[in-house]
Amino acid sequence: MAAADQGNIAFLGAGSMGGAILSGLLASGYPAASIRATTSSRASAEKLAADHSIVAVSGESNERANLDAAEWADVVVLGVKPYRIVELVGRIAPALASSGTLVVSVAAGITIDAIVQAAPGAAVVRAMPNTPSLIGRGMAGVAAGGSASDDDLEAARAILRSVGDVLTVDEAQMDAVGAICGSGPAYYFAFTEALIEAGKALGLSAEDAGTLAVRTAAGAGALMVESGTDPATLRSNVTSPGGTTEAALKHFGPLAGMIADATAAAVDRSREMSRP
Ligand SMILES: NC(=O)C1=CN([C@@H]2O[C@H](COP(=O)(O)OP(=O)(O)OC[C@H]3O[C@@H](n4cnc5c(N)ncnc54)[C@H](O)[C@@H]3O)[C@@H](O)[C@H]2O)C=CC1
Ligand SMILES: O=C(O)[C@@H]1CCC=N1
Repeated sequence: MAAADQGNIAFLGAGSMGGAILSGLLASGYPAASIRATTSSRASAEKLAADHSIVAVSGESNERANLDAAEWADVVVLGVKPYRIVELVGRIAPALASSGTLVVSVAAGITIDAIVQAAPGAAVVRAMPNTPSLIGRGMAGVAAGGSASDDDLEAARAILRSVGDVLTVDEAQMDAVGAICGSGPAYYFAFTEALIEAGKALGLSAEDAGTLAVRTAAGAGALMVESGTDPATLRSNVTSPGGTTEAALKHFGPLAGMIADATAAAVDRSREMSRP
């Protein structure tokens, strides 16, 4: 579903994450003429422009590219790496001051305060999306800063809703949201990689192991979403007493602790990144 018209949207940085939202937004029917992007190199900008029929400019070969895009935009999505955010926002600050332009940052660990310090008065929504946004199956958390209005929050939600689902949270919860949904796809991919390796070790061809593991992940994910049944019940439905699944799951003993440690490490890293 295309986001209701949010005006001109500029993606400053359109790599894995910014590019996924940009592509998902276009696929949902958002007009290409209302989307622009900047990337680091001229080659990546040219590729983006050719792939999507949008205006895309290199932010590194053209000093003014990010500022020009921000001046053109009603909504600026910050899609550069976290360590680049404050410098970038400082550069585009003249386009943000009292212009009503909404800033949506997807950067891990960068607080709304840090962005507002670099561009005083800017309306900022912090978001933590994930890469399945590329195919309209994203999941994102959003939090609004003091200078963002309810309409600003709704505009950011509408953009992200057109590429998936959205949950509004307090900013204090954004590190946890990142640990679950921002990084989350990587956990499922890592699990699937391990399942493929296990299938190969059991004598399946790499191709067959890949098909079986990937399609099983897709089916299990869709079943969790579409059945509305909780994961514990779905697991139990597969696990016949004394059967093969039970024999396998006995080896999952440390899984919950491992995931708790992993997500705590993601939160710690996010907090570390928020310290100037
Ligand atoms: N990759 C993911 O799954 C997720 C990433 N994020 C956040 O998204 C942000 C971007 O991460 P990725 O997409 O993974 O990185 P990436 O390296 O794929 O993308 C970064 C983009 O910034 C561009 N860029 C670099 N310097 C620039 C400049 N001076 N002007 C304009 N563009 C410039 C690059 O060309 C590239 O398009 C980070 O802040 C990260 O925390 C958030 C959620 C999930
Ligand atoms: O790994 C990262 O820092 C980014 C944020 C969440 C997913 N990727």
